[in-house]
Amino acid sequence: MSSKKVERKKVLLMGKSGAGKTSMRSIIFASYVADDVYRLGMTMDIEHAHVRMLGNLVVNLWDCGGQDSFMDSYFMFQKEQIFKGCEVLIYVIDVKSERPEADLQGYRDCLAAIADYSANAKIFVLVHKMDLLLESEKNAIFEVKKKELEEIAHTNRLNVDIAKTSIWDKTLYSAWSKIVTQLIPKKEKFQTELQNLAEQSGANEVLLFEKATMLNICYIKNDANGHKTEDDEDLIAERMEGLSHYLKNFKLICWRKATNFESLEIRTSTFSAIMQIFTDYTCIMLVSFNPDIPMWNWRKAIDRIRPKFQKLDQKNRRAQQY
Ligand SMILES: Nc1nc2c(ncn2[C@@H]2O[C@H](COP(=O)(O)OP(=O)(O)OP(=O)(O)O)[C@@H](O)[C@H]2O)c(=O)[nH]1
Repeated sequence: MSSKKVERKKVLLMGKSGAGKTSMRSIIFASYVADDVYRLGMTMDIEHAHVRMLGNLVVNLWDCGGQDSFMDSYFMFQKEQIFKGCEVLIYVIDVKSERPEADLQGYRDCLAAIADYSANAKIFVLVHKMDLLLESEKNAIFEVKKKELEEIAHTNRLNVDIAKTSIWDKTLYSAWSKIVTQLIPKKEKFQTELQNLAEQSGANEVLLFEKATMLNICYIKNDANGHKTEDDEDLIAERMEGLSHYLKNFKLICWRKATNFESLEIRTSTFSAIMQIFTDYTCIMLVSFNPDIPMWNWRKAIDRIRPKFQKLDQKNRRAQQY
């Protein structure tokens, strides 16, 4: 595929040394498990990772080593090169950092640079290593941190999306799912097609996952009468976190057993679910609270809609050539 057909999006991953940037990148994009990340070394300068998603989207992830000497150099000599043309900035803060003031200063510098060079970039702040806090203090400490981070953003006239994360639980998937969804072009079209599929197939839920990361990128829910419904956002996020986490682990187990994941069908006394590789870059899942729903019908419905998704992708690619 020629490079002009591809839409490249620059994503900056920044934060002080030891905040956990490379660990999370390795878990989300390189299929590491949390137990493996201790093997990772310090990031020297900037590491570039190119991740292809949904056929025509390539995420250029710049993992910027956070040692003081590198950070100084970014702001003194490489500011334009790093911050120009950036679609998303992710700033990672270690919630138990021994140098919280230095972390905040790094954050201030990043926001000022992004305001100068990519004012429209979407900004995510991950308050990371939440597992190091006691369960009873997590929410209170997070809220204080969040307020402080928002105030700094507002002084730069920027909005930030702040989430708490840890590599030791599922929160990482939820935060990254939001980040990746932000990058997908024309996602409303996916949404419309999947809503049609839900209505035609009688599924209560239709979910689309990016295949490499198993991050959820689209979620449709219909009630028993086939009407679109909306659940509490936190509840949905919690379920998606769980699903992404378990599906990714299941995929890893398949790899270790030298077999490829193709499809999965579950029928219990209260629900039915089917999960299939959908296109080259996605997996699809249908769920019904009717345990007797005929699976063959769903398989057919998925096969019918698949070419549309491939076409959508080709349309996107053609549009980008002109
Ligand atoms: N407890 C805990 N430790 C974490 C978490 N995420 C990362 N770590 C640990 O934090 C340390 C530093 O992680 P890295 O991912 O190398 O940090 P970095 O931000 O990439 O650091 P630089 O490469 O120097 O910029 C490692 O020992 C990780 O195992 C987390 O969620 N919880």
